[in-house]
This record gives sequence, structure tokens and C-alpha cells, in this order.
Amino acid sequence: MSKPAVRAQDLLVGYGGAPVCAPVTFTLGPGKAVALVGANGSGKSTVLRAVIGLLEPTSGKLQVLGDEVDERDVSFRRQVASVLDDDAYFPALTVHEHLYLTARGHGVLGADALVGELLEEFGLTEHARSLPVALSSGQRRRLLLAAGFVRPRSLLVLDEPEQRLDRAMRDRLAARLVAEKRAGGSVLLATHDPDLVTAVADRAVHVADDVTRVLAPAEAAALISRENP
Ligand SMILES: Nc1ncnc2c1ncn2[C@@H]1O[C@H](COP(=O)(O)OP(=O)(O)OP(=O)(O)O)[C@@H](O)[C@H]1O
Repeated sequence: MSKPAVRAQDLLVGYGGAPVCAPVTFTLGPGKAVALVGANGSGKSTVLRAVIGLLEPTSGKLQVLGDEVDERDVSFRRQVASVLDDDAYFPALTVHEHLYLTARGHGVLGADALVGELLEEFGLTEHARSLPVALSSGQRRRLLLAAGFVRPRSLLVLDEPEQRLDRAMRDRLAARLVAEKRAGGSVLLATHDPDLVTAVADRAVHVADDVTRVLAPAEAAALISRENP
């Protein structure tokens, strides 16, 4: 049987030894999606940073694809693709160059065809030769998401992927993530979008100060809607 994509047990994360939220416990299996939900500043991104190896956990257990997290390991980086930061693009590369370089850097064969498909899917074909500075903020967001999907992966980690996407693109993203799961990939996302939780997540984790709880997607979606009336 395949190993869980993520296994977090009493995982405590924070900065300078001070935790930002209560300990987190969840398991993300192959072909499944877990959504981290919670208020601004509750600690969702910090949990994601620990999962992709940008932050050492304060305490607890964390395994990704059955191993300790080591982002310096090329095999880790070829199995774990993430889209976290808003400005993680090369300002002097065009949209096409950014995607092509990312694909080739991660050893993707047939990068040209894949880049062409993603440009189409993310509505960027006519901007393929544009620099990021010439894109709208939503188009730059699409570029960053496409750069996640151009990478090889069995785990995809996304921080609020819905940000600045219009409704049609959000729906397309949800469909893409469902297809990702169907193909056996795992998805860990932090989100404030109840529709994305309902469409994609198999389970949600409510990240908070006092206690973190595992919720059904419908409960999590209702909680987000209550927090953002
Ligand atoms: N580099 C950092 N150093 C110190 N504290 C930080 C750092 N980054 C974030 N924090 C703090 O950690 C807490 C959790 O932040 P985090 O970004 O994980 O929240 P979040 O749940 O992702 O929030 P949002 O929904 O607003 O994106 C916040 O109080 C934030 O101020």
C-alpha cells in the first residue's frame, strides 16, 4: 500500500520557538485532499511551510511520503510541488520561459508540450511572451499556479490558491484538483473558499489557538461561511 502523503502527529509549528497554533494531527492519503481552514493568522501557512521543509517544526512528528522532510533532497522536490508565495516568479523571464525553466529544472520530459497545455488551461496562451510585470494580478496568480502544475509531484501543496482568481478560474482549478486526486495525487491546501473545500477536500483541519479539529468538508465550508458572513 502507498504511504500517506502527509502524516502529522501533534505537530507544533511557530517562529522562534513560540507556537502559532495548537498542535495539528492529520493524515493525508494518496488520492485525497485535506484543506486547512481557519481565521487570518491562525497558522495555516506556517503548517504548510513545515510540510514543505521551509520551517523546522517546534515539536511533534511530521512525515511526508513516508520520510522525514528534507527539501534539499532532489527526490523530495520532485515529489512535492508547492505554490505558496505571491511573488515567486522570475521578473526577467516571460510566462513561457518561467514555466519551461521550472519544468526542465525538475527534470520533466516533454516540457514543451506540457507548458503549452498549461498555458491553455490557465488562460495564459496569449500572454506566453509577456513578462510578469505586464500581467494583471490574477494572471500572475495563474502563472504561479501553472508553475506548480508543471512540476512532477505526488503531493501538491497550495496556499490559498483561490486568491485573485475569478469564478470561472476557481471552478477550473477545483476541477483540476479533483483530476489530480483521481490520478492518485494528494493535495494539501489552505483556503478561505468554502466552495473549494466542498468540491475538493475529503477532510478539513480547523487550525486555531486552542485546539485544532478535523472536520468534514461540509462542516468546514459552513465554518468559513460563518466566519466570513
Ligand atoms: N516569518 C514570521 N515570523 C514570525 N511570525 C510570523 C512569521 N510569519 C507569520 N507569522 C505569524 O504567525 C501567525 C500565523 O501566520 P500564518 O501566515 O501561518 O497564518 P494563516 O492562517 O496562513 O493566515 P492567513 O489566513 O491570513 O493567510 C501570525 O500571527 C503571523 O503574524
